[in-house]
Amino acid sequence: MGLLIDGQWHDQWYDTEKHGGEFVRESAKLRDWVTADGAPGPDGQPGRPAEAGRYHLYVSLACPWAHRTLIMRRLKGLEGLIGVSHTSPLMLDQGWTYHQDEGSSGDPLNGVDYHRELYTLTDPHYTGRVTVPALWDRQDGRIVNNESADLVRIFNTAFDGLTGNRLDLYPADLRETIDAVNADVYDHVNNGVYKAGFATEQAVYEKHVEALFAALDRLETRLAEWRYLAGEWLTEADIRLFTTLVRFDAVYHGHFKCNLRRIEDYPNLSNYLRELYQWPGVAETVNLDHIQRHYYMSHKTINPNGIVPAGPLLRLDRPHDRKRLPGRGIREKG
Ligand SMILES: N[C@@H](CCC(=O)N[C@@H](CS)C(=O)NCC(=O)O)C(=O)O
Repeated sequence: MGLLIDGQWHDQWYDTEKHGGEFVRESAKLRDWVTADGAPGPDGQPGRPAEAGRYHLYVSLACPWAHRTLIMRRLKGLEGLIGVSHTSPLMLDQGWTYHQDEGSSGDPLNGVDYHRELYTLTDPHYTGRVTVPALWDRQDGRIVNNESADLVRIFNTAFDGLTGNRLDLYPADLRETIDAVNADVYDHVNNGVYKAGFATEQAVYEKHVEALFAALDRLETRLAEWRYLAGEWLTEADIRLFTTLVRFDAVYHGHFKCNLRRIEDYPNLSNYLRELYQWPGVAETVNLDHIQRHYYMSHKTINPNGIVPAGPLLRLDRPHDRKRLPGRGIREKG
């Protein structure tokens, strides 16, 4: 894996030494927005208009951040409007690739072999990490946005006029709650597993594992009372937690050494995970083969021989008990 510096590829692992053994995630850099009419985004970001067939989503099926956008695309009925290409699960010295012999869909749109080419097509002098997901604008021939949190919000709204889909995963009156849960979940769970797994100092690893399990314990308590993270309505907060939970026992527990408990050991979290997995359309976005092969085969510093474990057997289609709590599904816009 590596990064681009002034448009040139450098094969480099994360530099934890410079941060005392800590993995520090770089912020996404391409943050333009898509809106119904091309007006600016919610914080004044430059906007582009929503049009059928204009945008294309580049993802890895292994990546929890990209997975958020795939679920939103499905729930919001965007499949006919926004195409998808997925990388090979392996992210090695050349970064993400579109090698079909390794399990990628290939890239019929731009015909690139390497994901980094989409970044240098966007900016020949691009400097930064080359990440998925990335939303591509076919008209301007560039990446519009490479931040999954933004793409979740864009998909929630921008294309409603074209699809007629009124589902609202970020309802105005729940935003304060959603933002607060998201902040905790991002820091300690979504990114927390990486901070533990990529730590190169014992004390740093221990600090992040403890913070991760303290957060999971808090979530377990919350989900004893509430069907979903923001209460009776399923929101983006649930999608954002789900993509980490569904990888947890299969990958983070072993590969990232997040092994104080499994999700399976938490009654509420495990039932909640199964409810979300069984939500119409969601299971089809989960590819545990890509997930396990990606982590165990790509991170040679952690697992040098690239052996992929045989288990665990997750059986996410087992019944769940969440119907005991009041739930109203996904809100419709008024
Ligand atoms: N902030 C980004 C993070 C995306 C991200 O880190 N994706 C990982 C895959 S799970 C990646 O592409 N990493 C490549 C790298 O860091 O070089 C988002 O949420 O969209």
